[in-house]
Amino acid sequence: MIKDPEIFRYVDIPNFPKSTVRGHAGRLVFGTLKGKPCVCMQGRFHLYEGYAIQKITLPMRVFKLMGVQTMIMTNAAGGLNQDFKVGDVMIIKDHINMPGFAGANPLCGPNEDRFGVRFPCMSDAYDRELRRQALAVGAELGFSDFLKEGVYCVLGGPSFETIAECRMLHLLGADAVGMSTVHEVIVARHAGMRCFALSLISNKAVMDYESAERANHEEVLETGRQRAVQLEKLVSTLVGRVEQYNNHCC
Ligand SMILES: O=P(O)(O)O[C@H]1O[C@H](CO)[C@@H](O)[C@H]1O
Ligand SMILES: Nc1nc2[nH]cnc2c(=O)[nH]1
Repeated sequence: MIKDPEIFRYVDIPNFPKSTVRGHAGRLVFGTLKGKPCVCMQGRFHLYEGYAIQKITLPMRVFKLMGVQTMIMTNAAGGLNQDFKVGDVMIIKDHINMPGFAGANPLCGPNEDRFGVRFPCMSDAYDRELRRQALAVGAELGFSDFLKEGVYCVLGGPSFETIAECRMLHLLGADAVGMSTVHEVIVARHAGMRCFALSLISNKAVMDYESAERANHEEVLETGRQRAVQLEKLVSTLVGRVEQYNNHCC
């Protein structure tokens, strides 16, 4: 997907966290995509790996200092919306930062004024124009049947949710639940980077006490493999259309 790649292993980058999750390769890949200079993370960091929340989001600030303007994120998530099917791709239009309700926000601590303001706005976290373009690209590629929009809720993990928790999150307005992305978005938006994010619905959240289904990481990885080609096509076509962007968060 990336042309002329130059690859750096996280373990070789001073102070960079290390990937510990199966399926997360732990490499930064620099190169071009559709002629645009890009850096890709092959593997991200999560609260459940035991990292401080500021460490999880350190790459966002590194990218900002490198001149990155637009962040495109993907994740795997459990589907809470009863209209979603396994394999659907949800464009994230908003998030619920559940750990944030208990004070776990990556911007806690002294504000880094060189990146952004003390109290950044989050009502525009997921760029409206990129979402519109992604829906248009999805329609052109014939992906409309499985392309959805919705609200992503982050939890700390690593245990998957109980049935009661899934029911509660659904009632609160979440369409999908996962363990990533939101902290990165908060730090990227604080620094004025434009954000776009996709959730691959890798499993259905279990909402029924009679159900025999069980969330598991193997299903998550397998759904990822099955949709990989289409996700690559969607993201690369979108990147080809992204315009230069120089917003600074208010
Ligand atoms: O959000 P990503 O890292 O895509 O992966 C999701 O899938 C893993 C659980 O199977 C968790 O890491 C969860 O956050
Ligand atoms: N929390 C959570 N994260 C996931 N990542 C992939 N599927 C799920 C899920 O069902 N719940």
